[in-house]
Amino acid sequence: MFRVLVSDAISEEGLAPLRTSAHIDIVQKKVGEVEDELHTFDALLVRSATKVTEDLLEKMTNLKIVGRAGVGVDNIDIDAATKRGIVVINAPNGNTISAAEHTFAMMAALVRHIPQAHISVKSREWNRSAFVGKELFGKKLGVIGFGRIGSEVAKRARAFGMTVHVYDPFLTKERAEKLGVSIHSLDEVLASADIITVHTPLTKETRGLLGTENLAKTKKGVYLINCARGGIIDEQALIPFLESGHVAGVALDVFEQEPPGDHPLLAFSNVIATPHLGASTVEAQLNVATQVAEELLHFVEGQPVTSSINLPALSKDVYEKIQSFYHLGRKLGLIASQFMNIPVQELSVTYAGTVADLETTYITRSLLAGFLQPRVASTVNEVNAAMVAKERGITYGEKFSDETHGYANCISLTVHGENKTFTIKGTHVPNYGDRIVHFDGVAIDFAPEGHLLYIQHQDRPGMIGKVGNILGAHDVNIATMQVGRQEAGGKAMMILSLDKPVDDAVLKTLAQIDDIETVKRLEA
Ligand SMILES: NC(=O)C1=CN([C@@H]2O[C@H](COP(=O)(O)OP(=O)(O)OC[C@H]3O[C@@H](n4cnc5c(N)ncnc54)[C@H](O)[C@@H]3O)[C@@H](O)[C@H]2O)C=CC1
Ligand SMILES: O=C(O)CCC(=O)C(=O)O
Repeated sequence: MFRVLVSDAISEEGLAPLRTSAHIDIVQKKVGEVEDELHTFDALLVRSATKVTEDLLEKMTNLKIVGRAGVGVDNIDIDAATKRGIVVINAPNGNTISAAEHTFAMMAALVRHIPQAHISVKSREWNRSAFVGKELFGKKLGVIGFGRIGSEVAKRARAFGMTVHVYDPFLTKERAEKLGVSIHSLDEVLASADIITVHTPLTKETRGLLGTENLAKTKKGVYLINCARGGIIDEQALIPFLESGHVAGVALDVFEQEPPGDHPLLAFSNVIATPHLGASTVEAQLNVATQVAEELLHFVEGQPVTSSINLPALSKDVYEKIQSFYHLGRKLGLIASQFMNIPVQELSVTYAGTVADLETTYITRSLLAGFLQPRVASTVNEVNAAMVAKERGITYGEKFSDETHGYANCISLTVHGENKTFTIKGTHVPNYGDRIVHFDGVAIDFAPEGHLLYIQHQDRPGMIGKVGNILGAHDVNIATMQVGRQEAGGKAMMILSLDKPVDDAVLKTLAQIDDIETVKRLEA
């Protein structure tokens, strides 16, 4: 059973695809309510309330995937998840429209004092002169962060007759032109905008982006909106700008700490706020829950996930094409690691033939994971392979070549150790399987499956018989045996596939045969 902990309020209807599977058990409880069972869950689904910290991941020892029913993943320790090989997925566009509409509603409410006027009328007042506002028409809107939400806000602003100035270091001129906005430096946006709205993720770079220094560059009388993440506008830095009247008003949907409690900003009558409602619509909640549930189902079924934060995105089509090579890569890495059971510094992977035209990053990650797995106690997979390699000082690189050795495709792995280099090459034959076609300088042909025995010896008559006799005497059945040699009478090797692994005593006996130089057990 694949156990899923849903620890935040996620749309029931959106979770429906998960309930169709007989293999999935859904538990809807807060983390604190299932402390004793945390180690039993395979998946965790959250919104923004649950903080997926390193400490929590430490307790969830069986966790394979974290799903965020929303965009921002700043409540998830991505590095800690990646280190543990845990896939993190989100629902990147399910709440875009809702967040953009909320931003626009906040903008209109801010410049027309709607919340303050509402409270006044509810208090049985009728004070029309206290709430004279400003038009949006003809004003300059500064948008910082022009991704999905920023661009939807801009479309609405243009429909209201506003001019849109954008700062986003990753925005292309073509896209800006298409959406009728102009690209500017941050300083230009700060200096020109009547209203500034932020739509970046919260990162090391964007935390405090609007702090004392940048707030001082804004126009006197500017309005500010943060419907992205608390902390992009520095809350403490805002206070003197509100006190002096430099900032005319602020709309906040998000806070550095949520809930903000008795926050000094809330005492200002020109600060309006909502409790992180950007995505709180029926439509957005259904969209994000459905997206994340469908992705989770793909994961459970071994299909590719397309919205992973810590894995390269793969379409189903691409995944199907690379699947066979992905397995071959893992086997090449696994066998090479056992053969080169010494410290290594570098792995070099070369792709040739049809495989060279595919998305090789994924295959390389799989190969790397196969290589690292016998060397580390924890799980290594394509999520954390690069990180684990870095921690262990192992570098890796990809190359492409035309040298297919006569096969339609060929993956070659060269492992560089201190005084030794080892190369293994494999190919995938459709409807037949994976074959290792080159092993440590010798052309050979064997399937990388099960319990393998590698024997390196001098090419002499009678070697096969001697090995067969010893294995037979120890009740070890040989399933297949492949032999190869560099030249007649020179370096030769046997690769045997056995029905059960041989023990150390048998290895020792084999190693004592004259002309046998090396005997190694390899598991694939
Ligand atoms: N209030 C709410 O309920 C919701 C808040 N959000 C938040 O809205 C924000 C934006 O979401 P999306 O538009 O979906 O993300 P997105 O990833 O589509 O767009 C983010 C944009 O920010 C830009 N960016 C990154 N670093 C930047 C920097 N230093 N300066 C300027 N631009 C930078 C990126 O190039 C990108 O275009 C996120 O923080 C997300 O968590 C999203 C949904 C609901
Ligand atoms: O789950 C929510 O309501 C918050 C949505 C949000 O902030 C996001 O998707 O980044």
